[in-house]
Amino acid sequence: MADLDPTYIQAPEHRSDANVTPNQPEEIPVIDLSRIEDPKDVQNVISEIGEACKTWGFFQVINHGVPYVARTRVEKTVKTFFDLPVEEKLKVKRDEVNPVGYHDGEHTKNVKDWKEVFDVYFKDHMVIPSSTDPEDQGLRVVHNKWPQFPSDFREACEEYARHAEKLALKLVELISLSLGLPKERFHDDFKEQMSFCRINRYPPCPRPDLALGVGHHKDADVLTILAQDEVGGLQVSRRSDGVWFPIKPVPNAFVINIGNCMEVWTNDKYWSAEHRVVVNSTRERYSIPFFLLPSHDVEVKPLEELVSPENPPRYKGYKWGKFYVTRNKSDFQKLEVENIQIDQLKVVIT
Ligand SMILES: O=C(O)CCC(=O)C(=O)O
Ligand SMILES: [Fe+2]
Repeated sequence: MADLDPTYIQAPEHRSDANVTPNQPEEIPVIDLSRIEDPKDVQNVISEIGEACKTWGFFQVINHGVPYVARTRVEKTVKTFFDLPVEEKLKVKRDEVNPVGYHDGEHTKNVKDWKEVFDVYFKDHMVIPSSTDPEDQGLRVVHNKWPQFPSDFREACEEYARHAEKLALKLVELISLSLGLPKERFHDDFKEQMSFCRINRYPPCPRPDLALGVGHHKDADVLTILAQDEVGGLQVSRRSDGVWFPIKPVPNAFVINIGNCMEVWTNDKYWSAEHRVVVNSTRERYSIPFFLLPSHDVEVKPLEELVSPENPPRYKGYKWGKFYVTRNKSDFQKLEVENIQIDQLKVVIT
């Protein structure tokens, strides 16, 4: 049997064969977004989105308005980049000061992921907190790193990110309506959004039984728009019992998942599901998530409209930017403790 570097080995309860029930008929909803143009159907779509956010925290969308050519262009271009020799890729290596670019040693919950990534900020200059020290209120502007080759890498990524952001904000409006709130309810939260795109490449793995492409985690963002290729491997943990379900690749669909911010804003009505990526021994896999992040100064706490004496706030509020930079510290190194998670901000309700 092939050897595996021990830093990749998951604990037995987190390996790909744990807590999986084969041949489950239950499917994560696939929603046709073109139906919102039909005044007779739009309300049904909003209800279906609300239901999916509650029961799964995941759904897929088709006929979403993102041009097929923009998606296929970025998919092709990033593959050309990842096929370069590693010395070339390391020229645009990410570091702790400017956490964008290429990286091949990411950890999720202190176990190394079987993947390489390239991160691109949504805008070429992004305002983020300057340090993880809560006393330090400073901000800094960070910039993208772009490889010289392939020459259209930057243009393809920027074009794709613009489309993904548009879809993400549209979905936030629909989610807002599904909560009985005005569709503009969250508009102000994205004025200086810290959103970014990540390109994930999962190489074939000699021991898919021991390692994972991404270990189990919840996304910290508002919502994620994910383009996955046809290989498959993404799994979601069902809210009701934690059993893992595959998110089957649907051609030209996007997988949408709710992140921590939306879960906190809705006081747990909507669910930010644990998910993970299983790898395989023969095929590489690509995925491109767009993480919709609020502005650094947004206070994330349960919305006043959604709490009441019967449904008191379940979370202490947190300043988005500080939370985010603190949480991401452990992406670069194995820390002695698990990085901060929103559950640590839960209020104990008696
Ligand atoms: O590759 C995937 O399908 C999901 C990746 C993911 O969950 C992440 O990057 O946060
Ligand atoms: Fe994720």
